[in-house]
Amino acid sequence: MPEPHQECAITAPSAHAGEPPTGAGTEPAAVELRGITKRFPGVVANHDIDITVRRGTVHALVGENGAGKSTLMKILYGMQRPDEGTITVDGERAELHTPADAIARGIGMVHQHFMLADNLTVLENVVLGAEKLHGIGGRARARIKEISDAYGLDVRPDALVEHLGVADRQRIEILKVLYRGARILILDEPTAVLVPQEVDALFGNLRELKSEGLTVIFISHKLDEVLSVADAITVIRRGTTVASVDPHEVNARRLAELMVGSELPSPETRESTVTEVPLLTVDGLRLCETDPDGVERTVLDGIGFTIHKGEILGIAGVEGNGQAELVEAIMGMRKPDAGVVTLDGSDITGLLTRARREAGIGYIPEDRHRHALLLEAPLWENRILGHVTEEPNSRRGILNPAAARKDTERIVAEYDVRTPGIDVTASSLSGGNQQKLIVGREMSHHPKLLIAAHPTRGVDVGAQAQIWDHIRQARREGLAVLLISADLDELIGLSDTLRVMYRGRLVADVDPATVTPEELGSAMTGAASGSLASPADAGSGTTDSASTTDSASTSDEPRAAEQAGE
Ligand SMILES: Nc1ncnc2c1ncn2[C@@H]1O[C@H](COP(=O)(O)OP(=O)(O)OP(=O)(O)O)[C@@H](O)[C@H]1O
Repeated sequence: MPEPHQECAITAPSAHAGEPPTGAGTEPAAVELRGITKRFPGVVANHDIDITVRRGTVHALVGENGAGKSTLMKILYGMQRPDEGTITVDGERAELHTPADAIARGIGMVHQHFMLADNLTVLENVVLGAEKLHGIGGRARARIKEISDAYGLDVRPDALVEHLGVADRQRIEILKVLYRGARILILDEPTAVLVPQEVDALFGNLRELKSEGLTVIFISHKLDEVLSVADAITVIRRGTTVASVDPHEVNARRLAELMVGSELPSPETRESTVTEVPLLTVDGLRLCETDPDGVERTVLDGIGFTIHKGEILGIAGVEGNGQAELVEAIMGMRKPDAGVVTLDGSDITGLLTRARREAGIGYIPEDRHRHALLLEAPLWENRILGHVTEEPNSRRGILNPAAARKDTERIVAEYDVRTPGIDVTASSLSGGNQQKLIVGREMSHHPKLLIAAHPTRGVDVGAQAQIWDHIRQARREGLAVLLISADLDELIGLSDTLRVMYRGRLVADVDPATVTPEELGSAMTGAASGSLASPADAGSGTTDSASTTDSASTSDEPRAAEQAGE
């Protein structure tokens, strides 16, 4: 990582933020955004934004949750119209009313949530909706091969998407936009779901793209990664460009400070609060599912562990290896075929989800839109969601909206949820602010056990540190936590005990005090390292556990189950 520098090459906010350096030639910029302003009711999402993105570069956009990054990219991709400002693409004014306009101007976007049909092949997915370009047969296949080879994407046209892991799916999405002729690619938090080795491979692809003269604009909260791959960084704070930064001249801490506009607290040192009192015990959990082809597969195979009061148990794994099903089985959302779940001495295996919550489980789900929010309801109603019978939301069985509203105001302040008020809908919050609201709600009920699936996904570094502090503080008071995360720094930094899940089984114990993200990443892809121990009490799964795998696999990567990529 670059060393901190006294005199950083940071330009103040100005009409020239992000301009090419003098002498860079007269070639038009790939994208010029000038004076972009976008207002929503009660919020100015973008205010007089100026950015110049040079052709053939990787340009990162960073900023706190709600800073306005996604809004800006939606404007560039024609999904939203700016109230003011101009867009110039390759030196020509562009009016981008729809994504089709953007695609016609050579702009493509890869969204965080992949949009691939699982039951189709790669080729079918790529040509879908673009049949006119090269047909659906040999010409299309040849073109896919050509693009794949040119940028090192390693895409196999006949593979069935449901058999592919997250990183493969992402490369298909990239190929899809290249197939449609994109020369400017927008990537929204592309590394959020990747393990370190996959991130390196993606960055290799991005370097290939830029060496061929393509331009990449990407949003990320992972500042170390931004520094390692970007040629230019624009920092957005509260809707406006505050700095244009040369990545060689700053470190991650300085970048974070530019984002938040003040100095960050130092990270806390490791402390142990683990007691000997078991809080959650999972024993011999087994879950089988029949897939659409009628084939039965074992999704959870003899899972067993104990989490004590004051302990955070982290589970690492590439998405799609059974973590989501494990969480849902513990929450009572899926019925296991075998196994017992005990909470604080009581068998809760047969309880409904609501009863489990009432017994003291807080739940931060993986998919916040499906399982944690009513997007079209106001924030204060979302504060009640899942806790309708509890104080302060209701008293002696009667709903108390005034108290719920007041407590929502408290959560908004305490968790720094950036919103014009508690009456706006959850859908109008930025992704990171939605997440802060959910974490605040779940922590407010002082659970005994917190099931936290990707608790800081999409959250900026400042808010992430705050959420970690809240969790650590509650752990000190005896909270037990089951932590599932794709963020390996988070897993290593927060967990007292760390296990690796692979193809439905717990396959290794890892010491969070010594393991590196690279070692953990290897263990997650099934390449067990010598320094990793076998799990002590991971149940009695057999070696040929019926996983989702396709034995014809040539890749090291596990075949992800259907929820990979969410
Ligand atoms: N459709 C909308 N209606 C109302 N307000 C919106 C809408 N979309 C975004 N906003 C508001 O605009 C601001 C910027 O949101 P945006 O999603 O662009 O932020 P972001 O920088 O991408 O955040 P994050 O890192 O959390 O994804 C936020 O205050 C958000 O609440």
